[in-house]
Amino acid sequence: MQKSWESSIFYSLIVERFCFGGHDISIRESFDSYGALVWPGAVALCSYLEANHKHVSLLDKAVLELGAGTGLVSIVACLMGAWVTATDMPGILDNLNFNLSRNTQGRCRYTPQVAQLIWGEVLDNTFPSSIYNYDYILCADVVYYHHCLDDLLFTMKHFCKRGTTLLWANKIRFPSDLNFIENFKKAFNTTLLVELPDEMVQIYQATAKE
Ligand SMILES: C[S@@+](CC[C@H](N)C(=O)[O-])C[C@H]1O[C@@H](n2cnc3c(N)ncnc32)[C@H](O)[C@@H]1O
Repeated sequence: MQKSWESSIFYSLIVERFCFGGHDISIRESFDSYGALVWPGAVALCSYLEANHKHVSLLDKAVLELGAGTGLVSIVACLMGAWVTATDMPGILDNLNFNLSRNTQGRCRYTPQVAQLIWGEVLDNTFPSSIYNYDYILCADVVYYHHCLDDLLFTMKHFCKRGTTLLWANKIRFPSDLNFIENFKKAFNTTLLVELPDEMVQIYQATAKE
């Protein structure tokens, strides 16, 4: 019997294409969460890494990405020769894993890892500093309208120890973003690396205060 009408819930999937460092990258996106879309900070950070690959060499470096979303930044870091761990909240990890696998398999020195990391949550148990040390922490558009900014800064401080460089790219959208920047500057030694006034995107480098 033919059904006249059947309700269905579906998320439309889109594929976005990028090229960084001569590598074609395809990213599966969807509209069901913030983490399923590529944000401007990610594109800006990838462009920065591509343009500055001699100055910021990720070859054989241990890299952690916070709030990796679709994984574009982690993929570019991986294609640049880094050993990457891409992290996010549980609901984001399947698509993140999918994008990382499809873009890095057979193209990278190291297989990227995907891990759950909720900012501020039990980091001393899940990522103890005595074991987990990273050369670079990468963050793109992790500051927007949400209530986890204190947890985010706590997490950045947990990982950005002596010898670690944190690169944070963000589109400035809300007054709370400016508060976060002030707290970020108090917490770390910071340098504004890039400012794109038209896009309202900034990229900061941060290192631990002695
Ligand atoms: C605006 S999206 C940016 C995604 C990606 N970095 C980009 O620029 O395309 C913010 C990301 O932060 C993640 N996020 C938000 N709150 C979080 C939290 N409390 N702990 C861990 N990740 C979180 C979201 O799941 C999402 O993937």
